[in-house]
Amino acid sequence: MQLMKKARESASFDSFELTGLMHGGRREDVVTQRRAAFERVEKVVGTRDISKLPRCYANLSREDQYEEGLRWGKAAFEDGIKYQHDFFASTTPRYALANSNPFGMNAIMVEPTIEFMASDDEQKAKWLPLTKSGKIVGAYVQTELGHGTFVRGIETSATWDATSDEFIIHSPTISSTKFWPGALGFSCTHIVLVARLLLGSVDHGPHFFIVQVRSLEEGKPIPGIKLGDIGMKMSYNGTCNGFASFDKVRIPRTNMLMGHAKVHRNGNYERTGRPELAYSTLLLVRGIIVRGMVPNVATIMNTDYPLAVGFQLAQSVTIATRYSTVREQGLGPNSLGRTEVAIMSYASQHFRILTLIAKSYAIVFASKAWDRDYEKLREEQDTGDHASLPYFHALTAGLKAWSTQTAADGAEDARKCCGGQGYLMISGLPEIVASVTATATFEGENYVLWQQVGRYLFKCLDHLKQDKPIDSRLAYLATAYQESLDSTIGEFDATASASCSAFGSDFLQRGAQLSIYRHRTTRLTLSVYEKLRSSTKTPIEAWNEHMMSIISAARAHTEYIAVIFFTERVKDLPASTSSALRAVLTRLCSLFALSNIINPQSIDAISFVEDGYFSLAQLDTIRSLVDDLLEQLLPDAVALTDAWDFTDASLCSALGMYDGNVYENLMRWINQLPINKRAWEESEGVYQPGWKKWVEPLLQAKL
Ligand SMILES: Cc1cc2nc3c(=O)[nH]c(=O)nc-3n(C[C@H](O)[C@H](O)[C@H](O)COP(=O)(O)OP(=O)(O)OC[C@H]3O[C@@H](n4cnc5c(N)ncnc54)[C@H](O)[C@@H]3O)c2cc1C
Repeated sequence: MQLMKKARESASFDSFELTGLMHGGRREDVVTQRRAAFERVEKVVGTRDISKLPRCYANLSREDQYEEGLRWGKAAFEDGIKYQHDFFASTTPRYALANSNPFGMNAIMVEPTIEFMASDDEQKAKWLPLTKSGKIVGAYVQTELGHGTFVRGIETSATWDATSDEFIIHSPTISSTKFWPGALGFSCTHIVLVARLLLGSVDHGPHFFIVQVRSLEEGKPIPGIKLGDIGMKMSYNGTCNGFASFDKVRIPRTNMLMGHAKVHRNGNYERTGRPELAYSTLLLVRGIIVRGMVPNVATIMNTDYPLAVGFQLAQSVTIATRYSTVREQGLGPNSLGRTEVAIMSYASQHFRILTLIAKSYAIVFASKAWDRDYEKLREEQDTGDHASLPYFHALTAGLKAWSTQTAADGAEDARKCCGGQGYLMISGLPEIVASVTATATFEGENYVLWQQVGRYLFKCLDHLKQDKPIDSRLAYLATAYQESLDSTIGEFDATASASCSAFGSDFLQRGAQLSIYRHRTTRLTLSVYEKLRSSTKTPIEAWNEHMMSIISAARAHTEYIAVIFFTERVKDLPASTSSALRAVLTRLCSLFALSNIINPQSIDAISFVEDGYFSLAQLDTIRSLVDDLLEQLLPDAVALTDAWDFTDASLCSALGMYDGNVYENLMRWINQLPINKRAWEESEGVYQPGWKKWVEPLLQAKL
């Protein structure tokens, strides 16, 4: 505890100032309101007293875990309604995404879908008050056993019956069984169903329908619908991800969400609005994953919320930072050979933890820029201008893939930073790692999303070739394209080489950092574009052949955007920001930009160097600047994680509590484990079922 106290005292800035910047924007009361909401909910669910072993670590069966999820979910949902806040609308009180909570689907998926896909105020007025007040519990039901990524392949059908003016919902095959949706197993009463619309002999493909699946009184499935749980998962066991099959179930025609396509009483099909708008839900939900909060104008304008996967990475690195500050191991540097040192003193630990802290902040700041751009998009769309949609779609796809992969890899490394203790469930880390990993899969599998980013970049290049304008935010690509044009043949030369012009402390400048990332993305994008263009294969074959290069280019573009967003944020901090906090964030931003280049764990770091852009001397300079930044940031490590303002209950970790009293906290929980209590209290330290049935017979057998 003394070590933790010392580490806090060494900070060069006030961590609460940073808390305000992240959670409250210019309104400190948001921080206070959040704290009060966490306190209330933690008291209701009984985790506020952290001396007690949290129930989730006490031998929970599948059924117990689900009930635990219901208990948490209800407390959080009710608190939001009673105290008029949305702190738990898209993340749980433990900072997992809200789809891990059985009551979380309403806000995170169902309401945005109705908002964007319902035809008119009548449909919205019917369903939204019911979901918002918890009168119905929703699920978003798209994925089937046979089809996830390829939504157009789904088989569940909605056939219009002219006589009764109803749709008949049917699952024709086993592979058409709906499979995975959160809350579907035993919690939801109504679902937003994605099914093929069949009108006579015409198949109009996937459309959205609202279907009641259980009675509101007794909870029994509606006749013709089979519902169940899909079993234990790596995480998400507090909710009932489920399956559903339909045997000719009838719903009124008006339960189709008709915002973008209508089926009239006479069976006529009419497309209304722009089909691209159907993407809005998808964009929104992907954005929530990145930013962790359901956006509405008020929250975007007044508060700055960090994001879901950024939160989860930050939680894991908070635990790892606190543990590394107090865990002493070995006679390392500065020990003078007498006393053991905190593991944070080891350069590898120091590097891993500080670079993870930098990444968690990079995700937060990227989310804030996403908010700004999303708001702009909505304003434009309100005036009928949809020109930015392709840019925004690519931005969201890229940020979703980048942030979820960064958070999942980072959380796992933070877990490893805690050695064996990090492998304990009661460290809190395995649950965070397992739950953040899921985000790479849903709402667009990451490798599929990278391709969507690539496709957008190549479309921009097609436009440039045809002298058509592209989105102004992609001006860098236009410039690179122009610069790479070979004047003799009028074509671009993707092989043209360039070298980095920065030296020494230049690398700490925003301009130099941006030009490194810009060079990498343009080189990769232009070169794979050229390969696709000149291929003699069919477009689909060529795409598959060069897929890994396409993904490299897309990731490089997104990392460039992330550096732009982080550096922009630091440059444009509110005028009231103290110079101490400015200095820390500037260092953190440089650490993020530079360490990605030389981090042995960076994905695709080879693409920074493979064209000889850097000399060895420049790479050495970058390494030594990173070392300097690490040294300068070390005293601030604990304060940078304190600034997230996580409660001990939300971390749910015996290793990561605020007080740093790790060994006592750990043993206090271990002493309460049911297996230990049973042995100690019932049979003097013998766990009888194990001993009698297995150990004793083994000892007595003559093998
Ligand atoms: C925790 C969790 C919660 C979920 N909640 C919901 C929910 O509420 N509602 C719902 O409807 N669904 C939900 N899902 C399902 C989720 O949306 C799907 O798992 C996701 O869309 C991926 O589809 P899939 O599982 O069929 O994987 P697949 O599409 O089979 O992908 C498997 C592999 O194939 C690769 N692949 C597939 N297509 C391509 C391609 N074109 N190019 C290159 N590679 C490709 C992928 O990269 C991946 O590596 C949830 C899933 C999880 C894990």
